[in-house]
Order: sequence, then structure tokens, then C-alpha cells
Amino acid sequence: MAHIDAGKTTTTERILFYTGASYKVGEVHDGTTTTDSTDQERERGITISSAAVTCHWTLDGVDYPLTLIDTPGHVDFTVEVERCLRVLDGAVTVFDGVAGVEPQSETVWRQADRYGVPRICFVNKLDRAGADFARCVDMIGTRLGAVPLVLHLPIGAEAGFAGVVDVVGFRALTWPAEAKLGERYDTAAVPAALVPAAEAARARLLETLADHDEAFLELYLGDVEPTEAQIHDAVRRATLASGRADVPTVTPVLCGTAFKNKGVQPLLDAVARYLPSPLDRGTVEGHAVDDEDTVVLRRPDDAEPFAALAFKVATDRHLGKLTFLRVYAGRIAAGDQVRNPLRSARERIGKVYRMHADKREDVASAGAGDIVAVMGLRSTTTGETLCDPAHPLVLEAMDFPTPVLEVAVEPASQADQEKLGTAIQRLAEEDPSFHVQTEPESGQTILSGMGELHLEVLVDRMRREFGVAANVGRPRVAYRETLQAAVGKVEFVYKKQNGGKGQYAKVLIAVEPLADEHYEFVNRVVGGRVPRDFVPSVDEGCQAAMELGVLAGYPLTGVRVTLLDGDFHAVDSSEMAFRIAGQSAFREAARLASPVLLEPLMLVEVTTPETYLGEVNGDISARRGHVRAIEDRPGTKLVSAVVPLAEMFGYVGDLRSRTSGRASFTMKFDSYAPVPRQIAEAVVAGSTR
Ligand SMILES: Nc1nc2c(ncn2[C@@H]2O[C@H](COP(=O)(O)OP(=O)(O)OP(=O)(O)O)[C@@H](O)[C@H]2O)c(=O)[nH]1
Repeated sequence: MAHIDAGKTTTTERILFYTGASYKVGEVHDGTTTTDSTDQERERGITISSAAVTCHWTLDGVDYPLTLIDTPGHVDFTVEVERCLRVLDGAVTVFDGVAGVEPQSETVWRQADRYGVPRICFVNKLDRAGADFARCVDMIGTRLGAVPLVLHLPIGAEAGFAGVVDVVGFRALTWPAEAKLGERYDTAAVPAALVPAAEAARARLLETLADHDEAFLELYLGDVEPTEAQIHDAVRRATLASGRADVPTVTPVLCGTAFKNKGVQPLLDAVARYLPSPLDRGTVEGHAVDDEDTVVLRRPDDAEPFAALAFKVATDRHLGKLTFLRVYAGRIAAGDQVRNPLRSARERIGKVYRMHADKREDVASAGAGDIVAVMGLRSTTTGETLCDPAHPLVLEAMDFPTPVLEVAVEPASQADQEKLGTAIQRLAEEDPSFHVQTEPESGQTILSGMGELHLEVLVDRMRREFGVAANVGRPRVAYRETLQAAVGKVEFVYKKQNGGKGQYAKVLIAVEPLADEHYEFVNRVVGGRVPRDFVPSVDEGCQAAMELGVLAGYPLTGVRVTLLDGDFHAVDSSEMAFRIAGQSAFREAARLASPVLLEPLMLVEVTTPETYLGEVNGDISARRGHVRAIEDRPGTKLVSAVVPLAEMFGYVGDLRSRTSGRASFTMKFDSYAPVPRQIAEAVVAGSTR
């Protein structure tokens, strides 16, 4: 995981080559990498969907099977990172040795904290001019709040970077020029000039370990110098004990240059040595299907009942739909029936594949700890649990952030409309971070996603992979609506009598705003005045009304609806009648409950030379933004501000011209907030919904 362009894909290519999983080294700029396998990824040179590739690494004669997932760095694809972290046991964070800890590295670091994933840091690109290992280590401490365990020091710098000093083994590892792909390295004594620095680094390492590991403290205080194996063990214990939010993350730090093929084998040694296996990660926690408070535990053991999480759905050109599973407990084999408790569905496992760099291996079964792809699942989508039908449970779901930008899509013909339907269904299965809404009046389909790049990629895939011809509007802000007041009682009677069977339903509801974006439906009807079977229809009606909003056609969120009372007719009442009554009652109630328009606010981080600081801040204010903090960075300033997304269109170009191209920025979603009245009026008036 890393900030965009830190070199994850480049490092992954080397890992696959050195582990023997692939016979060549692909390059991002040639479009020949293994994990960036879609046309989109190769053309754009960025990783969109993370591939899961299984390979093997041998350390001290022991075989370590590893499944590697390369995650995307661009902020629009944070969800993809999120779902990978959810199922990973450990992570390697790659940093650009010149840029150090960048904003997106911080974001993914916090995500890893959330899922308690222990991690190793790899400071990459030390061959580049301006690379500074010590500064990067410093930033790992200050920006990420982590405790770095420096295990390597660079030998040489920039173009002269030749290898690393292994601080634990006290030796120099250098990559000879004749080994073009870095396939082997030489081991020698630490060069004399580097001995003082290496000794200091070693002393600091042992001291830090003693601070964070009780067992090592005893050794440290003893008279005998700890052995290499004892130090490795202590690094491992300290790494595994961290990764939670309540303790500082202790993290081994290594360095190299993936592009120049230096430093990757020791990184693999470190993965095998220090990162946890599924057994180290231990028991996984879920809850009972019908009761979220009843905890269900599963040990990572083939003998336990089957439990797995679907973390990715992909469409393979030859095989069709593939679902990637992380198996936490039990075994599954091709032909087995499993259950998806969220959809109350049975699913049949068609085939089980282990994915390698350039081929897939058809395996008979998969067990606890495995990451595999299976064929044959129909209804399971990303983030859902699969389990033994006789021992159901639901594993902790993933949080998906809110889509903030949308585009309207108008298919060119009826045939394209149908293709669009298929495309949306497929893409939604793969990517839970985009939403689809059909606008009833204009018939437009509205896609909302995490950012311009995300929507561009979705639309591009729709066209290329599914052959949809469509007019696509310009990206615009995905506003929302919410309520500001509670309304105690609103009654609606739906009644129709034209000839034969009539329609009758009466509901009395109350609505009130909720602090978060959730929706709750509470049934308070007594005495069967709304028969049980019809209550879910009222709920559905309210939800349908919420989708369409009451101000400007934007989805309404953050509401509790209470069904207070109602009435029915023995013959004329139906689910449909109660649905319509619920929908109409909700619409009326919401109009009375001071609805407001909400807009997404973005956290914008601008790195700028000090000379342009005034210019940058002034521009942020002009965009209705607020500066939250200004921090010093070596030679530059880092401005953190919150700015409405609606004011951020064209910012890339503006910032460039205001700062002669010297400033850069990143942004990510922060929160939704009410739109100022005058602006809201313009949005409502201009809405085509
Ligand atoms: N000089 C130098 N360039 C590198 C190194 N590692 C990667 N690069 C280059 O940096 C660019 C980005 O590398 P990627 O491997 O695509 O980075 P990434 O982190 O996978 O990027 P995303 O997948 O888009 O997030 C490519 O042009 C690489 O060739 C390195 O060690 N040294």
C-alpha cells in the first residue's frame, strides 16, 4: 500500500520475478506489468483493481507461501485499499524516498490501523536525485506516529546507490552491475566509512526493541550480546503486537530501489520473518445472523465450520465472474454448497483457483488462511460473508465511503439501455463504491462515485467492455438532502375505487433527523391496525421516497421514521397500497421537516513553497474554504483546508498558474454540510432532476 506512484507495482513485479512466479520483469511505463492487467491500468499506468497473486519465498530452508495484493494508490480508489486491508494479515508500505510520507500514505496507514494490520516500511526510489532515507524515517515517526525499527541503511546515494547495510546481521548487501535484474547480491563486511553510522543504528534498534518488548529487555540488560536470531524474534514480536489503534505501531524500515532492482530480496526475507501468518492473526470474530450482539468466533483451522469473506469480484475474459475469497476457517471444495447469510442465499462453489502471476491453478479445495478465487457464485458481492449453511455467521462488514461526484448517462438507443443495465449490474458487483440512481422524470441514469478519475474509469469500462453507446454529462457534485426538524404526525390515506377491486391503506408516521447518515424505521403500531405483512411495504415506500429527495431530487439521508398507526381494509389493502401510502406520507412529512441541501466538503492538502502561501490561502477562502492548519515541511509549507467540492472544479490548473507549477495538492472526502442558502437556491433552481 502507498501513495500514488511510490512504486508498489514496480516492487510487486520484482517480488514476482524473484519468487519465480514470473519469468520476466514487467515495467509500468512499458505497460507490461503482471498485476496491472486491465487495458485501463496499463494505459494509465496506475493500479485500479488489486490483483491477488500467490507465490513462494524460501528463507533459511523454509517455504513461505505468500499471497500478494497490489493496491491502488490514487485516492479515488481508497475503497479498493480498504477491502484489501480488511482481509490481509500484513502489509508493506512503500514510500517514495524523495517525497517521504505523502498524504495518501497517511490515509492508508490509518486504514491499516483500523483493521489492525501489522506492517513493514520500504523506502523506495533511493536512486532518485534528492532521495533522503533519514528524512523519510523521521517522517514515519512524526507524520504517522509510528516507531520505526531501522533495519537497513543505504550504501551510496542517488545514482551511486549500491545496496544496503543490514543492521541486524552487520553486513553489507550490494547488487553487482552484471546482475542486470538484480537476481543476486553480494554479502561483505560493512564498509569502514559506514561502520560508525551502522553501529549507532544498531544501538538505537536494540534500545527501541528493549522499550517495546519485555522479553528482549531482559536480554538487552544482560551481559551477552543478543544473537541475530534473538533480534529477529524481537522485531517480529514487536511488529505483531502493534497494528492496533491503542498502541504505537512498531514497524521495521527497509530501503532500496525497486526500479534499479536493489533491496527487494531482503524485503521478502522481512515479510517472511516479521509479518504474521493466518495462525498468528488468530481467531476471527463475527456475529450471529439474526442478532448483531451475539459474537461468533472461528479459529483459523480447517476443522472449524467454513467462514470466508468475499473481498473482490472480477470479470475474467475467459471464465466470467470470479469471486476472491479470504478463507478464515474451514475448508471448501469445488461443488460445495455454502450460504450467504446477508442474502439468505445458497451458493454453489463451481471451481476453486489459486491465482499466480500469469496463470491460474485449478485446486481441489482451499482451507483456513487461503486467498483464492472461486467460480460459480451468483449473488455474492464485495464485502459479503460466505459460511457453512449449518453454522451461519456474519463477519464484520467493511465501511464504504460516500460517493461525492456524479455523472448523468443517457444511452443512445433502447439496445444500449439494456447493455447499460447489464454493465451497471456487473460493475456494481465488483465495486461497491459507486451508486446508481434512475431519474424518473428524465429517464437518465445517474452514476455517482468517489471522484473524477473513478467515474471516468467506470464510464470507459462501460463503453469498452460492455459496448454501451451513451451520452455522458459533465461530472457534478452529488448533493444530498436531510431534515432539520422533527415532525410528529403525518397521516396519509391511499384510496382508489375504479370498478373491481379497490385499493386502501392508511398510515400515520413521524419523522426526525438522525445525527449520522443512516436510516431507521421503527414500528410502533399496536393492535394490528397495520397488519404485520404490510409493515415492510411502508418501510419500502419511505425508502423509495428518500431516494428521490424532496428539494432538488437528491437522495435524502439521516432520518428515523416511526410508523405510529394506520388502518386497512380486509379486501382492498395490499402491499402496493401500503407502499404508496408510505411513500406519500414520507414525502409530505419531509417537506414539513425543514429539508436542507447538503454538499460534500473535501479535505484539501496543498504543498507549496512559502512564497505562494498567501496566494494559496486567499484562493482557498475565495472557494468558500477554511484553512485548518499550516505545517512546516522541509523547504515547503503544507496547508490543510476544508473546501466544498463544488468549488474545486478546475483547481488543478488554477493552482498551477498561481504558483508557477510549484505547488501540488491532494483531496479526499471530509464530511457533508448544509449548503449556504443562496447557493442552495441556485442548485435547486438549476437541478434537472
Ligand atoms: N527512479 C525510480 N523510479 C521508480 C522506482 N520505483 C518505481 N519507479 C517509477 O515510478 C513510477 C510509478 O511506479 P509504480 O510502480 O507504478 O507506482 P505505484 O505505487 O504502483 O502507483 P499506483 O499503482 O498508480 O498507485 C513508474 O514510472 C516507475 O517506473 C525506483 O525505485 N526508482
